[in-house]
Amino acid sequence: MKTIDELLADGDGVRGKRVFVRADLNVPLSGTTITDDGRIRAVQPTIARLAQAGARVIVASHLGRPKGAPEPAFSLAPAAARLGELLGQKVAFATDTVGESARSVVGALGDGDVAVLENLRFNPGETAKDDAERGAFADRLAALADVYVGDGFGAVHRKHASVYDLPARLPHAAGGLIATEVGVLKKLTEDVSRPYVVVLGGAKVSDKLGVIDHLLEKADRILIGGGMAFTFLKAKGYEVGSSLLQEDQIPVVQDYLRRADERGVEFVLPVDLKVAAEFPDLKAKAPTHPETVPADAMPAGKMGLDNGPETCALYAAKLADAATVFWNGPMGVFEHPDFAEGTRAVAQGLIDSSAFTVVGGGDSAAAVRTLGFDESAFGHISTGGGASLEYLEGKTLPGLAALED
Ligand SMILES: Nc1ncnc2c1ncn2[C@@H]1O[C@H](COP(=O)(O)OP(=O)(O)O)[C@@H](O)[C@H]1O
Ligand SMILES: O=C(OP(=O)(O)O)[C@H](O)COP(=O)(O)O
Repeated sequence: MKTIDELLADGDGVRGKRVFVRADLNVPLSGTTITDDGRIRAVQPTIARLAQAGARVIVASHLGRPKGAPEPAFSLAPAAARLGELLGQKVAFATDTVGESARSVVGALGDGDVAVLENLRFNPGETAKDDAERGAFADRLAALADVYVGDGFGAVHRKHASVYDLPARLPHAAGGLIATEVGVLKKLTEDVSRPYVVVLGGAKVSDKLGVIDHLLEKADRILIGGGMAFTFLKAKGYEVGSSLLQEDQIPVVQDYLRRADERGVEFVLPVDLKVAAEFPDLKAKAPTHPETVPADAMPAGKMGLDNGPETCALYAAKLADAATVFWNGPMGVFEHPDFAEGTRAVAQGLIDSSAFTVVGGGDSAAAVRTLGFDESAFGHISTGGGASLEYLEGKTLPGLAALED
C-alpha cells in the first residue's frame, strides 16, 4: 500500500495537483453543533500535510445515513467549518458533491487550499449495490481530482463509490490515519495477550452481531451491552419491552450462546437495566426518571437504555484481570446523563485494568471523551467501530483492498 510519505516524495510531489481525500467526518451533532470533533482531528494532519505540500485538497465524507438525497440535518457544513478552525485556514464548502458547486469550488482552489464537498450520501450512487451505478458516481468524482488519498478509516468496510470504486480510477495512496489504525489493529490479529476480553454494545446491532461468530474463536470473554443486549436477553427467553431488538437474529444468537458454552468462552449479559417509557430527548436532556429492573423482569412497554448498577459492578470485575480489551459500542444512551453510567463504568474498568485497551467506534470514542476521560489512559482510540471489528475478523475491507495495488 503506497503511503502518503511516498506520495509526497514522488517526483514533483503533489504541488498543484487536485488531491481527493476520502475522510470519515461522520461526527456526532446536536443540531448543527459538533459534540465531539475527534474524527476531524484524526484526519487533520493528513489534510495539513497535503496542503503544506501545495496540493489543492478536496475533502469528502459521508455523515449519518441519509437516503441518497439532500437532508439538511446531515450537512457537512459544520464539519467543514471545524476543519477550517483546526487547520487555521479558510476551508471552502461545496453545497453538492459532483454538481456545479463542487466543480466551481474545486476549480477555484489554489495550491495549498482546502475544500470540503457536501455529504457523499446525498447522492444515491455513493452507496448503490449496483456496480454500474456506483461506478458512474465514482467517474464523476474522479473528474474532480488527479490523485486519491484514502484516510476515512471508519468507512473502509463499506463498498461505497468514494471508498472502493474511486481509488481504482486515480493514482492512490493511504493517509496517515489509516496507516496508524491498521498498525495498531494488526497487533490484535497476531498474538494477543490473554485473557482477551471484548465488549460489544451500541445501536448498529445488525451490522455488528456477525463479528461474534469470529470472536468465539478468538476471545476468552465477551461482555454484551447497549442495544445489542436485548437480542441476547430475548434469546434467553426474557421479555425486553420496547427495547432495540433484532428479532430475526434470535436463532443466530441462540447458536452463539450454545457455541460459547461448548468452547468455554464466557458470555456476560446485563443482570439489571435502567429502563424508561421512551427514548430520551438528547437535545433537551430533561430528567427521565428511569427505573432499575432485573434483566429477567423487564416491564412490558419499557425500553432498556443503560446497564444497571449491578451490571456496572459485574462488568468492572470482568475487565479487572484482562490483558487485552477491545471495546466497541456504548453500554447505553450515554448522550443523556440518566443513561451514561454503564458506559462510564466500562471506560473506568478499562483504565483500572492493566490491559492493552483499544476503544473503537465513532460514538464509543466520543463517549469516552465527552464523559471526561483522558484519551491517553487508553492504549488506542480507533475512529472506526464496524471497520475495526471487520478488520479483526480478518475480512477483506473494500477501502483497504482498493488502496493495495
Ligand atoms: N439500549 C440502547 N438503546 C438504543 N440505543 C442505544 C442503546 N445503548 C446505546 N445506544 C446508542 O448506540 C449509539 C452508538 O452505537 P454504534 O454506532 O453502534 O457505536 P459506535 O459508533 O461506537 O460504533 C449511541 O448513539 C447510543 O445512544
Ligand atoms: O460511524 C461509523 O461507523 P461506527 O459507528 O461503526 O464507528 C462510520 O462513519 C461508518 O458509518 P456507517 O456505519 O453509516 O457506514
